[in-house]
Amino acid sequence: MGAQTDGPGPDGGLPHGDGTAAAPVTLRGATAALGGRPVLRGIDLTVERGETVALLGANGSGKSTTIRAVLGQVPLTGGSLELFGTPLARFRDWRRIGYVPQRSTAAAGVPATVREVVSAGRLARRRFRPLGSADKTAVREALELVGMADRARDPVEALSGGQHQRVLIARALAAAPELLIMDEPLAGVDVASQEVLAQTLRDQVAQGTSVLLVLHELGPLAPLIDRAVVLRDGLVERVENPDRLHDLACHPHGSVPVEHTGPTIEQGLSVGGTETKARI
Ligand SMILES: Nc1ncnc2c1ncn2[C@@H]1O[C@H](COP(=O)(O)OP(=O)(O)OP(=O)(O)O)[C@@H](O)[C@H]1O
Repeated sequence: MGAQTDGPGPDGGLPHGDGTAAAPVTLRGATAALGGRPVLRGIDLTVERGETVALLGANGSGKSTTIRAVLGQVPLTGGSLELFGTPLARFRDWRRIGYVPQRSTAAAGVPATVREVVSAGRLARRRFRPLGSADKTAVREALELVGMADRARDPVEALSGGQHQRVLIARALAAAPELLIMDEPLAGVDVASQEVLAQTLRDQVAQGTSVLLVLHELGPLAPLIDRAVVLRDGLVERVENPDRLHDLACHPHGSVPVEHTGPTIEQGLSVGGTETKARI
């Protein structure tokens, strides 16, 4: 778990944290339906301050719907959601939250440059006033963090899928959020860039940022994860603790101690009890 800070944010701007211990996310008994079908059937999920929580599970288990519910994009039909201790209906401080959507939902042909897309991450902080020098610095630093500074003037349409993903991550980082929510941030990102992302996230967490992310593969993010919540068919199937994650991170090639006979974290991909992915 990263350090919890109440000091100034990384940009020297708003303090990270409000001095209280309110968890960034408290979802209790959440139910939701899409297309008339129940998709979330009673999800409990908490992200404490400074914590990094991974949501795992098979295709269609409800991971994206859960984070969209946390963002208020999918209405709950039951249960409750609090963000930073405030019920969703009264929560207004969305600039405290950064969101990296699934790549496929964000790659629509927007005629904007890389810098413009990343600058959009600062606009909510500015209440849509023109960006100041601190904003421009934050945008430049975010682009440098994801290794895209040299592409700042390029149209996003000219980027590869993985590069596009890195720009979306930079957009979220530029806002210096207290809670960073990412839906499959590693999708389409090459191994070297995954390492860069892991280091970037490590730095964010060390500054007190909380992280909730959907993953199919833990990859280089494994050592950062405090808790993995495995969903299955709209319910929490199990929660993996840090010791288990440590084993996986230390024995990535199958030498996990034999007493771990249950499904592996990566088998958040298991379907109907049938393992679809070998133990790594
Ligand atoms: N707009 C929609 N209308 C109807 N059903 C939907 C809609 N979006 C998602 N669903 C259904 O909700 C269920 C959960 O979908 P969700 O996208 O949350 O799964 P996921 O765990 O994120 O999957 P994946 O790993 O494939 O991204 C699936 O059965 C899906 O078909």
